[in-house]
Amino acid sequence: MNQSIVIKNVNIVNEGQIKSTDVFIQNGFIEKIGNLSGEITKNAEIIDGTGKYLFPGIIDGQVHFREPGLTHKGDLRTESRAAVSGGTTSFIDMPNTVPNVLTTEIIDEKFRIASEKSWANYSFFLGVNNDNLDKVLQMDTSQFIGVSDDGLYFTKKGNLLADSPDTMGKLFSNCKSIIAIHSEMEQVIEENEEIYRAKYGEDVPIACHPLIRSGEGCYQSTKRAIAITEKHKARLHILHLTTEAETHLFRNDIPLKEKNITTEVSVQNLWFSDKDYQRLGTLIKWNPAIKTEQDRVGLLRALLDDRIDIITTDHAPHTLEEKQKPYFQSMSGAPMVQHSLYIMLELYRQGLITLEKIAEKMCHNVAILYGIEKRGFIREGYFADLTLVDLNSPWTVAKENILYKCGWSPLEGQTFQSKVTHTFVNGNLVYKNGTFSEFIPGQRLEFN
Ligand SMILES: O=C1C[C@@H](C(=O)O)NC(=O)N1
Repeated sequence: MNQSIVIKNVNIVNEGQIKSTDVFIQNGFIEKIGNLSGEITKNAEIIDGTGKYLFPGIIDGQVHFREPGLTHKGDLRTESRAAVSGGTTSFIDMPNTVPNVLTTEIIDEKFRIASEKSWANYSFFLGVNNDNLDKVLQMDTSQFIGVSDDGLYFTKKGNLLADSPDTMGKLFSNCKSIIAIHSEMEQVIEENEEIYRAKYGEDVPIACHPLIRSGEGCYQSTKRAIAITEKHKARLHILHLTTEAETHLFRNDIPLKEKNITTEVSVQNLWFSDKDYQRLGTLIKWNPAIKTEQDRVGLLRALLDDRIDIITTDHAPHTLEEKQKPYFQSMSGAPMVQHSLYIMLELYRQGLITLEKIAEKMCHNVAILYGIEKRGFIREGYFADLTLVDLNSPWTVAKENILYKCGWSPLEGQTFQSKVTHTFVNGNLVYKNGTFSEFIPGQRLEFN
């Protein structure tokens, strides 16, 4: 359904600058940027961007959209629809679906389902664990965005990738693609669980979560992963950092393109801290756990000084019933993909980050880090994945406007000052002021 569209007099937030200009979209791509008039705009739909801000579409580097196998929590259609309403136009999905994504057949099946159901552009991590490691090492992994162990907790003690130096050594010395790790030491967690179970039984107070899944467990794991990476000259990406201490293990004195060790923070770790456990209970139970206020501030600082490279969500929907159980039974993770840009824009309003930095960490750097072709920037010849934002349009998160299949958010009751008014995916205006277009599937992300 590609239209010709001109967004007039808009402030484009791109590559470290904010510039007022016009943007011409045609045949799925950004055709021209500049002051446009006459012939070029004659047959185009005009959108007045006066006073608004145009970002490259957000690329979320870490989501769990739950399909196949866990579709009572979310699916590729519902969660990608929620994503585009919040300005996210591309996503990378993790391998802990059912079945786990441990073979090329399953990853191909996910691509097939996404091509029929996803509103946004997509790619998938191949899962890696002890069971498929030898096979993965024989595959041409250049066809995948990367390999990851995130959420693959089904094997027993010591078998988690990030907890098994032998497995890691084997993988890191052979794998050519990016290896994205969930970095917590299972052994530390299990020891802490025993201590707290002995004290409280099954119903451990949620405030103990960051003491069980402790900062020390994260730090030790990340430190070890970095040492193994350096030994084998591999390509490591540490997923969702949660502690200030870990941020000091990363460098900011080399350009992102040249880094072989990168990392990210998920928005909830810039927003919530341990002071929120009392109010929100297990709703904000995540793995790794949300830590202290000092960690939250330290993560933001590391984001601003480029030790942290990108912002993701780790969007991980579960039903309310699955969440509201005693500590050991309650699921970890919460939905976030619809609200990630709003959180960052609120931090901008609090004077904690610039709009340019938001575009860098949520768009440009994700494209650079994963080598995503022609997305993540507002440039002529690039895909027209664009998000138009009104910075002065307050609204409140409530059940009626939550689009996740699970139907809840830990942000309910939160008022945000900014609103996404238009989202373009591949040049199609798919979302406008609360209304969606007819369904137009997103595209498979290509890599360079
Ligand atoms: O790594 C993960 C996995 C995720 C999930 O629910 O899939 N939930 C989490 O809290 N962390």
